[in-house]
Order: sequence, then structure tokens, then C-alpha cells
Amino acid sequence: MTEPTLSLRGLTVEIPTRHGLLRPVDKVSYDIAPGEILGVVGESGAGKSMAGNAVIGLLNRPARIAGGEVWLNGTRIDQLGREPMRKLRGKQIGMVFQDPLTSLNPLLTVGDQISETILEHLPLSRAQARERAIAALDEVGIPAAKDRVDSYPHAFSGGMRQRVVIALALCAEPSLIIADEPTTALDVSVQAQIIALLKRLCRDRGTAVMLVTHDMGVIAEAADRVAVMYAGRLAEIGPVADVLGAPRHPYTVGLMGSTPGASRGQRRLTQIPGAMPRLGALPQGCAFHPRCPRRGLNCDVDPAPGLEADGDRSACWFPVSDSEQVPA
Ligand SMILES: Nc1ncnc2c1ncn2[C@@H]1O[C@H](COP(=O)(O)OP(=O)(O)OP(=O)(O)O)[C@@H](O)[C@H]1O
Repeated sequence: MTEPTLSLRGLTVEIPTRHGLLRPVDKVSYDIAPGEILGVVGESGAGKSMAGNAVIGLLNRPARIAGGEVWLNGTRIDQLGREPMRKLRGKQIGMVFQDPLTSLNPLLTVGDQISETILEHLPLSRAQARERAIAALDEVGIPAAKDRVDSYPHAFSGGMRQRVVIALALCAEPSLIIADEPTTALDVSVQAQIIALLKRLCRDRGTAVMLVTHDMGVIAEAADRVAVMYAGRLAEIGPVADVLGAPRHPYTVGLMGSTPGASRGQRRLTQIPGAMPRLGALPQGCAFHPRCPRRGLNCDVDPAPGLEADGDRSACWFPVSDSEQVPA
């Protein structure tokens, strides 16, 4: 078996507050293999971004990793200091965020930004780095890359800027990309192009991708496997075809019901009743039970079963069985 590029083992993030400890990420375990796209999905506040930020060492204080392990290509990285972590970002981990302008320096040409990153991580001359920058812009579909390499970020449209960010994220040949809502700020027509681009480039290079999104449509389009998060915990994880074809956790069923087109071509738009609880006010038992149509005896008492990396697919005492699945 190939070694996973990224491996989370019981990753736990805590935020100390006056009212006690909050756990926005609670014992989360999953692997991402080389060239694989893992979609991490869930409603706002589920802890998706916090898990990604923990991996890249960019948690905002007072949030901190309080337990578990993060492994990148066989090396444990959750205890690395600031400087080694900074080196890892860019070289081994590329990042694509929702707003391309947060990743781009408005005062530098796109060519200079890509060249700087290349020079920081690869042993090349300035001229070689510039050639690589042009090739990188060309590869992400910037028309006339040779002429546009000396343009500033503001001269590009939103979609083109996100292409530049993808070129920047990939230019030092990282083994992992963390893409956090990479298409949310873009026009619908551009979203699919950007997702297709990310997918193609990462497949070709064998780059693993953690794709954070609230959009089941993006998951269906791009991901190989999907991890569904609820209130800081993994609710369900598995191959996209399995999870979307036959969701087991009632929360996954609900999420699909509220996403047009995600559930096998049906356009069923039903909302999950209620809202995700605040972290400081999680109900006893399974955190989803107050909203769950399948809750049974003790769901309000017993915590949901944990999900180990290679164990069950859903963290539910009463998962939807194959015979209950609605035929396509
Ligand atoms: N400094 C803080 N103090 C208290 N709670 C916080 C703090 N920072 C983040 N949180 C909480 O941590 C939880 C996880 O946030 P996170 O941004 O990871 O969610 P998300 O699933 O990525 O949501 P979104 O899609 O809205 O970005 C949220 O409930 C958020 O309110």
C-alpha cells in the first residue's frame, strides 16, 4: 500500500474561553493518498477550515492543537515550530483560499510572486524561475502568459486570479494542496473551470488535495473521497460514489437533500431542521440528535460512535442501511 501523503490521527483543536474549552476539531482521523482529492464538507462552523489550518500550522490564537497527530509523507509535523512550518508551507504544502487577493501581494507582479516562491524552494537561477513562472501561468490557462507575467494581480479577473493562485500553490511542486472554498467567491460559470483545473493538475502530478467546501455539488464534481463533518467531528467518510450514492449518516442525507443535483440528479431541496449547535452548547449524546429524524433510544445520552481511519463509514448508532436507500 502506498504511504498516505497526509494522515490525521485523532486531531483535536481546542480554544480556551472564559466559559471553558471549545473543541472545533474533535478526534478527527483520515488519510489522503498521493493524487487523491478528499472533499471535506459540512455546514458553516463544522470545523472544516480549522482542521485545514491546523495542518498548515496557521491556527489563530488562542486555538491550538491539543491532541492527535498530523503526518506528512511519513513525518510528524504537528509539533514543528514556526520556522520549519513556514518552510513546509509553499514547498510541501500549497494553499488555495476562497479569496485570491488574500494569497496575492498587490504590489508584486504575478510573475515575480511565482518566481520568488520557486527561488525560495528550488535551486534555480532567476532566469530559470521566470521561465518556470511563465510555464506555470500557461499551464493554468492564463492566455498569453508571456505577456501577462509582468501584470499585477488587480489586472486579472476573479477567475483568472484564482488560476494564478493555483499556479503559485503548485509552483514549488508540493505533495499536498489545501484548497479552502476555492470557488465560493467566483461566478458559477467559472467555478466548474477552476475545479476541473485543480483536479487535472493534481492528478497529473500525484498531488494530494484537501478540498474544504460547504457545497455537495463541488464534492460530487471533484472529490474521490468525502469526509462529512458536524460540530467538529467526522460524521461520515468514504468514497464519493458510495457516500453520495448511499449515504449512511442522517446528516449526510440531510446535506444532500439541501443541495440541488447532489442526490443522484434529483432536485430535492429540503432543509435540515434547526441549526448546528454552538460549540459551547453542544447537546449531550450525539451532537446531531436534536435535528435527526432517525434518533433512537440513548442518542441523547451516548456520544456517537467514533470513526477510526479504517473502521466504520459513519459515526451513527442508527445508520441508513442499504435496503433503506431510495433507488436512483
Ligand atoms: N476564537 C474563537 N473563539 C471561539 N470559537 C471560535 C473561534 N474561532 C473559531 N471558532 C469556532 O470554531 C468553529 C469551527 O470554525 P471553522 O471556521 O473551522 O468552521 P467551517 O466548517 O470551516 O465553517 P465555514 O464554512 O463557515 O468557514 C466554529 O463554530 C467557530 O465559530
